[in-house]
Amino acid sequence: MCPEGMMKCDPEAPSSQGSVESAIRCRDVCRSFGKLKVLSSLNLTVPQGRIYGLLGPSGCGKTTLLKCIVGMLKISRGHITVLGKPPAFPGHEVPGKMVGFMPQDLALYDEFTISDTLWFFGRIHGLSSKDTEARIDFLIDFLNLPQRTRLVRNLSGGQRRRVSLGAALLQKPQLLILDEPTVGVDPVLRAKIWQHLVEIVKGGQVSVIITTHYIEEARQANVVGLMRNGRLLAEAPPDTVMKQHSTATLECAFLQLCESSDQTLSKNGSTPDGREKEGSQSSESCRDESQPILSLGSELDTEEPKFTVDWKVRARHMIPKWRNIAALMIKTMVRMKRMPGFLCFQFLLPAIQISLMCLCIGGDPLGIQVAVVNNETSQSSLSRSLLSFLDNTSVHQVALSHSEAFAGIRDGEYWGVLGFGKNFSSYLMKRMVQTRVSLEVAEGGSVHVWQDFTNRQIALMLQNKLQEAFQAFVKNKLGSRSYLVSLPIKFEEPIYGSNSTDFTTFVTPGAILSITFYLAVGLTALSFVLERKEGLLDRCWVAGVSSMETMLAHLLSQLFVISVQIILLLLFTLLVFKIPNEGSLFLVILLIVLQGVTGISFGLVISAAIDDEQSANQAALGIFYPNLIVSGILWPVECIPYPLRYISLALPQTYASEALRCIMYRGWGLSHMMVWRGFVVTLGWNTFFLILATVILKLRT
Ligand SMILES: Nc1ncnc2c1ncn2[C@@H]1O[C@H](COP(=O)(O)OP(=O)(O)OP(=O)(O)O)[C@@H](O)[C@H]1O
Repeated sequence: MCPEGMMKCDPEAPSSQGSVESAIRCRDVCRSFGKLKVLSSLNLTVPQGRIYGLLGPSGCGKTTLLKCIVGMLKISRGHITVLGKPPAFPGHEVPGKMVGFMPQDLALYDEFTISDTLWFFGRIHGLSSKDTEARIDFLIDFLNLPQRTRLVRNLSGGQRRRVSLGAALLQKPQLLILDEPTVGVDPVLRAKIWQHLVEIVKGGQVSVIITTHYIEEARQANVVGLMRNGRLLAEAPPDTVMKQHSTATLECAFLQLCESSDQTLSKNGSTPDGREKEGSQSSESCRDESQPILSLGSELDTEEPKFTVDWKVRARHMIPKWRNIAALMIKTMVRMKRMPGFLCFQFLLPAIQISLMCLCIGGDPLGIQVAVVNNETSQSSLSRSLLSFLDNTSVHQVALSHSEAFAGIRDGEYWGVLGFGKNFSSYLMKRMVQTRVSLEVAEGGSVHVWQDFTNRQIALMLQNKLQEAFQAFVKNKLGSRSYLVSLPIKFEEPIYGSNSTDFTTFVTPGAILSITFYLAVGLTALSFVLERKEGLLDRCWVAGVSSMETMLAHLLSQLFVISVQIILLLLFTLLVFKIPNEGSLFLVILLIVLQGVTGISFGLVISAAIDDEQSANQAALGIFYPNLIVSGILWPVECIPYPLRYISLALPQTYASEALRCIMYRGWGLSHMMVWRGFVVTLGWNTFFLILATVILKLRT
């Protein structure tokens, strides 16, 4: 029978497993982290409608056991049933609505108000607006919470703890799991929390398991389990434990139990701290020690119950729930709303980055100092005329003597020296009108240039400016006959692009993709790593949100951010900096969005594999520069030597940048291999990253 006002009972729950009287049954449970065995053949029974105080010193494995009970961690041996079925069993609402979980770290969103927090969990549990409002009113009164509009970050430690408890109680769960709710709490509040718990279980419909290492406070529990080194030393009502050991306090009884346990362990040859390394104990001895010295009943039915599941239920269980995705997306939007400055920064950052790139990279250097040694004195000389065609904004001419000019270039004051012989004008005229001239005339009629080539860009710019000046000079002097002194190579109008195409034009498509990709990587990795560190991901998971739903919700919210970023990015690129786009704007946007999604997927891989934000940042930064350099974004991929070129071509942005250049500058569509290849590679990486993130998450459970 379902208790009134509680969750609906699952009609598919097996009736023969004897779980009616026990809310939780753990039998022969083992769990290790690497070689450290944290839970050793542990047996525990939480009776229905009772408070179970799980006691034990720090590090004895209480949190690990609770995580196993809610299905957050898999057990390596034994079996657990929670409210009739194993945790995370398809179709079972543990994790989910049946269980209220208050983790040890408070796991609350700082930017939320009390009301936002409770609404968030209400949405996840599928409560109607009316029910949620009613529960919020009740909990604010019941837990003596401050005004519902107060931000969590402005609450005191005790108030936060009560909000966290409220979030666990919100949906009237059948099972309440509280991990050290009283740690760091003043005695008055501690007494209040216990008083609340006693009230909650009064009807016999709600069961509570609460961990604490303040042993004495658990005298208010109906049953206590005394845990040490991953084992349960005793499980009985507090009075029975004390009576059995003839002690006045639970603490003394616990000490006696520890001593007896140590004696048993030393007989069996275990390590002094009582923990065993994985595989160091035979299953026989493991089973012996698993029997608590004092237990609720003599019959510990260790036989594993069998559960079957209909494929339809399994399929329904696998399909992401829109309700959870919507709740998570609303959560992200509320958080964004509470951080408008950060949101604007997020939106504008790509546009700022691309603007800086267009302003600072690829343009002509300005005001380059060049020394001019002119041995012609006449004002009407051709040397002066030629110099007048030199672009004054880029090249600043300084007239000097031969010795001063060379001393200056050696001292780094000038980037070049232009030398004109004293007969430059007459020799140049001869060169231009006569077909056969002597070497002396050719030399004397040339501008001699000495350059500082330590800065290639400036040196090439100077050469380019001199050639442009000479062409303008010749055109001015010879008019239609200027072709006589031109090179016998004629550059016609380019098929694609224009003669004035600069380096900025080459870099921009790759830079757009790289900026979008890395911002998505950074934001995703940081948000997930921080949420996991603060216990928020775990808390949502216990509330019934699957990893897949978390990922999808993040993807959809991030897509909104990426869309705004891309609109601003393209507005600046195309309209302000006039980077040409000859192709389909739709394809341009699609490719950038897909690269953003690939960035999100890569961010998920980082956050799945790495636990702290510093290492996640280092991983993202460590990959940023090599990828930027090797992807052919800054310099043509054709310059990369083999076999590094193969690596370059396999990276997510190499073919994608090429595809974007082809769309924007050649106007190509998906029928061209160089375009569709960019899309295929992007989608391939996307899929690979998503699979990798899922596998890592699964392996780490
Ligand atoms: N993810 C993990 N990886 C490796 N070791 C872990 C991990 N989680 C817990 N442990 C180890 O397992 C042991 C039990 O930890 P657990 O958090 O369950 O203890 P606890 O009894 O809840 O302690 P406390 O009362 O201080 O919270 C500790 O030695 C801890 O270092």
